[in-house]
Amino acid sequence: MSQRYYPAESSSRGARRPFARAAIPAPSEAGFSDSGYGGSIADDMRNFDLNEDMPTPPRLPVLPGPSLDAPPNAHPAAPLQSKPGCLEPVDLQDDRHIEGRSVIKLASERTLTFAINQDLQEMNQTWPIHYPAVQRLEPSPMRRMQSSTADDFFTPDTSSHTRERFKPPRRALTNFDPSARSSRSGTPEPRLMSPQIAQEFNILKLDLRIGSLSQNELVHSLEKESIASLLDGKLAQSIKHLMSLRDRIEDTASKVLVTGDLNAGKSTFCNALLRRKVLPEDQQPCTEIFCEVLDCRINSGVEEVHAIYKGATYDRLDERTYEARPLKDLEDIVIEVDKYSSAKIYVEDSRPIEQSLLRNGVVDIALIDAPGLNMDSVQTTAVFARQEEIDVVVFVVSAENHFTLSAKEFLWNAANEKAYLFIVVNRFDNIRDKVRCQRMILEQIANISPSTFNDSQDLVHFVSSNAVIDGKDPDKNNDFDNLESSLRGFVLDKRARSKLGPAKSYLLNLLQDLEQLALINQNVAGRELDALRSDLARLTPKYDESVKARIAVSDDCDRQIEDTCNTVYRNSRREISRTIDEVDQQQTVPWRGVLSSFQFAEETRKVMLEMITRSVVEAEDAARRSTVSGVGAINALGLMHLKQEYVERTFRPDFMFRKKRDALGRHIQTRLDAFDFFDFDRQEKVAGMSLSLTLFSVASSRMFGISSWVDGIVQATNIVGIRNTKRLIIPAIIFGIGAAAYYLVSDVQRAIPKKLAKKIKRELAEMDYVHQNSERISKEVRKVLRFPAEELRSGFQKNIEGLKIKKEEATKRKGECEVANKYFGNLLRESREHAGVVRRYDLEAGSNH
Ligand SMILES: Nc1nc2c(ncn2[C@@H]2O[C@H](COP(=O)(O)OP(=O)(O)OP(=O)(O)O)[C@@H](O)[C@H]2O)c(=O)[nH]1
Repeated sequence: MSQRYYPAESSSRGARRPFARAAIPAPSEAGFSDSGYGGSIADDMRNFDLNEDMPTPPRLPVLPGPSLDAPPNAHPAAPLQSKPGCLEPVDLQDDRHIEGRSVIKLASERTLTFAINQDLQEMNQTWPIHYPAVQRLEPSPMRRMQSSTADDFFTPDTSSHTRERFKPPRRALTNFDPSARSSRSGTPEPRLMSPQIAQEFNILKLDLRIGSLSQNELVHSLEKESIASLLDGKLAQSIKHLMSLRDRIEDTASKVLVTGDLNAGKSTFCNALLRRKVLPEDQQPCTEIFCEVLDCRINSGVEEVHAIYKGATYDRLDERTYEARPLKDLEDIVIEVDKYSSAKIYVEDSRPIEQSLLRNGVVDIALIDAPGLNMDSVQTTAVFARQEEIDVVVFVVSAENHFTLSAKEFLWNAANEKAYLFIVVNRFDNIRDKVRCQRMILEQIANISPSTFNDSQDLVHFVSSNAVIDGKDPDKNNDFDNLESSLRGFVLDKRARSKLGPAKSYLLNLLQDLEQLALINQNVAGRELDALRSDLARLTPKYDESVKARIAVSDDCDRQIEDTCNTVYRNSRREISRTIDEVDQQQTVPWRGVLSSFQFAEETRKVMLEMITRSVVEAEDAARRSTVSGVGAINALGLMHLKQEYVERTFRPDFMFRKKRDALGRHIQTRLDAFDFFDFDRQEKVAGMSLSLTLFSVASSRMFGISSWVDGIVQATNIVGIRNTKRLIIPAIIFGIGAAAYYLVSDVQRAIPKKLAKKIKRELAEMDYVHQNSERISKEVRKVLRFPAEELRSGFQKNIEGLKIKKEEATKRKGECEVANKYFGNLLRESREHAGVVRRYDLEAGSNH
């Protein structure tokens, strides 16, 4: 039984999710298209359930079978089983091939499993993988050859490259400045990564081309996330290809692509190999679709053509994908390019197995006759030739025409991609000076494909295909026999190299790319980690300080507001009280006589109220000044702690006390009445004083002798006489009343202010005027001061929240970087280890060294 390992079957699983995020079914489950011999190219990724979660072990699983580290001799060669579609199991006799196949297969499986287990795609989601910016290089023909391999899987083995080429990477920048282009092309800007390294990124090289912008410029101009997403696509492609390679290694079929210039004799050459005229030959170009010739045993022994409809994916068991037609229709089919994309031609090769190419007893061979190359088709054929199913490319060139431009372009690419490239120089019978022709063609081959030239004995053949079937000219047949034997040798004997070589190259290239990516990203993660650590070392104390400062500053603000308001209240109260107390002491209303005393009283009342109102306004002005300095103090706190983050609002003191003006005049009634004109208190005092004097004199006369007081009266009565005394009493009383009246009238000017002030004070006291106003003023001050205080608090809040977010982000990012750093460190180590194992296997020697 062949050994298969599909990650979906693994029993253990690790903490991380798989690279591919996909369940990877066995080829048969995945709906691989039937390429005749049960070929194994997956139709597309639709065949995979991309969402299905698949357990995979975090580390390399222990594969059943021999260990890669053990010598290959110790590997029991796994007997191969036929794939679906094969008639019988193929018994591979070539031990060396089996050995090599086994080793590379295991290495491939391990690398696949390794790549899957790396969760690289998942890592790419959480930590967008950094891709190096590359420098523009002017392409030389050979460089162009290399760069054309960006997308492919058959690049040469670059295992011998030294590790010194890895230098600290440069992170792909996201800003693209077109003006910088000229400077870039002039003096190379400092790069942390050498252009050579970037050139050597091949499997994971991104195909960036928009207009005239180079890859370098695009890597610079694209967002890191966009690059990561492009890379994600590359990783998915790579996984798909790895699976396809693994299946290809398992596949016992070999495909030989015959291509070349128009009318070079490709179809004739194929017919010569089959020793039978199967494919249409014509003097004018006729083959316009790919024709694959296979052993008819695969098709239940029926010889026929399956003309595959355009856009359909061939399935031999589904007749909707093709039209089954007899072999004789082939001439029509090969030109029906609008209807068919390609054709599968099932033919009987009844020759003995040592002669038959299709039935050789070793591997199932399919021969593919490609349309002639021209400028339009060269790319299509190049893509076709690049398929991993193609083991050997036979390039047919007409000895008369040599290599055309399209031929050279194709060969440059193919020579780089395929382990073996056969060049068949056909129509050699038409050449007169054969030696000269041979020399000229070999010179050209030396330029185009040095490796083919070096092996030209086996790989370059000068033949006349049209003479083979006829068998007229034995010399010409000898040439062809040599070619056939070399071809059989490569396809059958050296299959290990022709078939496993691409797998080895691909694995090494992929591992090298992974190693490079790992190195770059480990470095980037390490540097980001250092930066984040120092950010956090700066942010944490800043955050703690900010929290402390917020509490202290908030208290300072409250204290500032409280102090200002209390001072304002006290000052207002003092000033207003003083004014009220002294309101009757400043007389400014002129006295215009008793007759105008009412007017005098009215004006005096008005003046008094005005004085009190003015004192309130002055208290408000003083409060404004205090508020200005309070606002200033709070702003100073804000600027000191928050610096430019503090938004200082414009304060307009004149807007204060606008709404609640003191309306004293409206509130104080203070009506005048008759008593306001006389100060009875004072009259009573005067009367009281005279009474006291009287009583005093009476008392003192009593003390000093009542007899003298009586004596005095008697003496006066005696002098004036009793009658006269009676007569004097009435005028005296009238005089007294008059004097009293006079006194009262003359006291009006003094009495009015006094009485009014008393009355006003009483009313103001009743309405608690002083307190009400002082409180109103201080409340307004508090209201105003709260604005900057709130501004300051919210500034602090914002600052703290900003610092908190930064701190949390930095902590989160630090965690991601730590994971990435560790992850890429492991990836780097394991990529190198795996590359070492694969590299040690020598396909020529068929063993591990
Ligand atoms: N003299 C000579 N003629 C040949 C040889 N091989 C092929 N031809 C002739 O060259 C012509 C073209 O041969 P094809 O095999 O159709 O060429 P092709 O490359 O398949 O043509 P397209 O695929 O249509 O481009 C035919 O007339 C062949 O008979 C040869 O070795 N010598």
